[in-house]
Amino acid sequence: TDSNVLHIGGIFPIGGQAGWQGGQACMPAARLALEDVNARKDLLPGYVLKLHSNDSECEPGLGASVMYNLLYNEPTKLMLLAGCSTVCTTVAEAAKMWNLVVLCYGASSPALSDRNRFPTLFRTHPSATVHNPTRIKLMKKFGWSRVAILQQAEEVFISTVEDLEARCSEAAIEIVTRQSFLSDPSDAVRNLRRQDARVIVGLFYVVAARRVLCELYKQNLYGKSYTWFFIGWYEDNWFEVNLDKENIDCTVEQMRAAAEGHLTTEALMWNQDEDEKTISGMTSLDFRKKLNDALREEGYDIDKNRYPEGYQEAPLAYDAVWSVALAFNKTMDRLTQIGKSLKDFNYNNKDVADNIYSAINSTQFLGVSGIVAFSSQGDRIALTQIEQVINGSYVVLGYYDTQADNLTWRNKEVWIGGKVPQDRTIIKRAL
Ligand SMILES: CC1(C)CO[C@@H](CC(=O)O)CN1
Repeated sequence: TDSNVLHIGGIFPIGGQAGWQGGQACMPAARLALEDVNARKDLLPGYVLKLHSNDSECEPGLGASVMYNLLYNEPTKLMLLAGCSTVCTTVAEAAKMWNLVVLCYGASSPALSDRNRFPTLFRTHPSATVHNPTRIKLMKKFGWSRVAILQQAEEVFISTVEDLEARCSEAAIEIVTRQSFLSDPSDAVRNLRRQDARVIVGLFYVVAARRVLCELYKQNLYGKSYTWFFIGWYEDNWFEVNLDKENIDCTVEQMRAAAEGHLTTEALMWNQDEDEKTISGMTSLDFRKKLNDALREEGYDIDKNRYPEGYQEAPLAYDAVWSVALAFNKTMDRLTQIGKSLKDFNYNNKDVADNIYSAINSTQFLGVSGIVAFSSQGDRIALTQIEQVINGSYVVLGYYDTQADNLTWRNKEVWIGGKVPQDRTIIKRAL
């Protein structure tokens, strides 16, 4: 019977070309979590959690129609899982009309950290602004108080830069110039040189990053006198591939020369300690093996590095389902005390909805993506990782815990000129 089934909706970006098709790995990860949660006798005793899902193609319009189909067809859904930033924006803005909590496992847009527009949104994927405290921490560590910004004109980078500017002024770090470009970075790079920018934070998608790197080579804005911060979630060999396909006018050697020494920041999505048992009983390494098996069954040739999109974010989807199960478990106990049940939810009874909201809001557990906890804006609290390209490969330099202001540093950085690059031209006075 349906009386012991708790239903949730899932909107995954699988097909299409727009944005991020991370549902390809995130839906299998969510299904693994459903199996694991339903196998636990101590979780939702007497109930089964069921996921009803469909493909949004990372298109907000299609995502909206998937949501309406989920909500206008029986059975009642108690919560919605969703992927891309664009789809989460649309779904989370509408979901409040159905008193539904929305859990986003693949949305990085800083605009989503807005409780007025998205009162019931939570995300296990950290906001792109999670990089900014780490960038500031490194600027202070190396004594850089004069920096520049080069960004692609995309919403996610525009709002990330706004947050970075605010944090720089709090930290008394001067932003000498902020250059943006749509697709051709050459003028923006020329302006960086004109302003004698030496420490530059670069914010762009990976295709634009290859264009920028080739332009830096051509304009000689790289090497021992420059420090570049790039985003850390591009594939490891991003600066050596697709050069012909994307008409990049530089050789692999030239791209490597320009890339040498740059720093990256990224949010950690896999629990670092591979031996640490998480709430499911698995370590993050166990999860990786289980996910790889599930993906092989779907036909991905993992052993030939043929990974589906969203592999990196799969732990976020797995932990999102655990967040739902733990929240429902907490809510059931509370509702029983007032003679109610989750099965009473009908999109209109706010008392049940408020119970679900406060249960998810107080989530705190160790998942395969690390400690899962949310800020008051529903943002994922996450660690960041710092890397540097040394002899053409990324080396982990350290980790930063923003909440604790704790930088774990491994002293592995290498500076091309043998010393920390300056943030400005130093005029040597003739003695
Ligand atoms: C780190 C990345 C690639 C950032 O974009 C997210 C997708 C989105 O924000 O739409 C997925 N994870």
